[in-house]
Amino acid sequence: MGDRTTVVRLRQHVNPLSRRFQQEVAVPDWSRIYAIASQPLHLDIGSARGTFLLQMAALHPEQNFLGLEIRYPLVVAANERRDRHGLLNLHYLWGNANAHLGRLLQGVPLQTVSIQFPDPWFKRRHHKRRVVTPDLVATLAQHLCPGGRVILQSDVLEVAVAMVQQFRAHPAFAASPPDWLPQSPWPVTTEREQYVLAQGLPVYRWQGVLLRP
Ligand SMILES: C[S@@+](CC[C@H](N)C(=O)[O-])C[C@H]1O[C@@H](n2cnc3c(N)ncnc32)[C@H](O)[C@@H]1O
Repeated sequence: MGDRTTVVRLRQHVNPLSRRFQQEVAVPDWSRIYAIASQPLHLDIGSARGTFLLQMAALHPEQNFLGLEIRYPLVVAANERRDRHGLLNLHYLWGNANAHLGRLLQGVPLQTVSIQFPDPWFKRRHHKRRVVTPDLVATLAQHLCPGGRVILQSDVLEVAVAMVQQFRAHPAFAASPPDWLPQSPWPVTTEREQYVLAQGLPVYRWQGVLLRP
């Protein structure tokens, strides 16, 4: 989707465990956010500049899209860009997936979740900063609709395997199909995915389905 993107300077990684990312967030009034708040929701965790959701929202007016992003300046710029495109089924929200998700998802018709190319936090002592944790998986199991899907993508095998293990360890999720997806389930690519594919590097993709809440 070609348009000018606001240049935003910011830190490459932030620590989601730091105290300033634990403060409470206000839950939006979704009926004021989306034109049709009852539409099925796709949540993208770590939406960054939001290009993936911008394109998805334009292609699927019958769904609502929510990007959750911990770096505030990216959220502001993404919503400005959304407004320039006049999309009424798309919103970007500042928040920490590891602190705010349960509260934000109360009563929301959550159908699909994507977690794509999350920060890898390679050092062992930093693994606890990775976004996919047992708590996050349990929160998604609690709030996804039956049959709801989670799509994981990473170019780092170790990170992809660790994410998949967390979802496999939860009895409510089943892998569908059992192995890595041969290709992306989406008609558009994320920004990180474009970079990885341009380098000729592999992408590890997995889909989980919620069997029961
Ligand atoms: C490597 S980027 C990938 C961005 C995008 N998904 C893509 O594929 O191009 C990971 C994003 O997740 C965000 N992030 C990291 N931890 C988060 C958390 N706990 N809650 C929400 N966003 C988070 C980062 O700020 C960053 O924008």
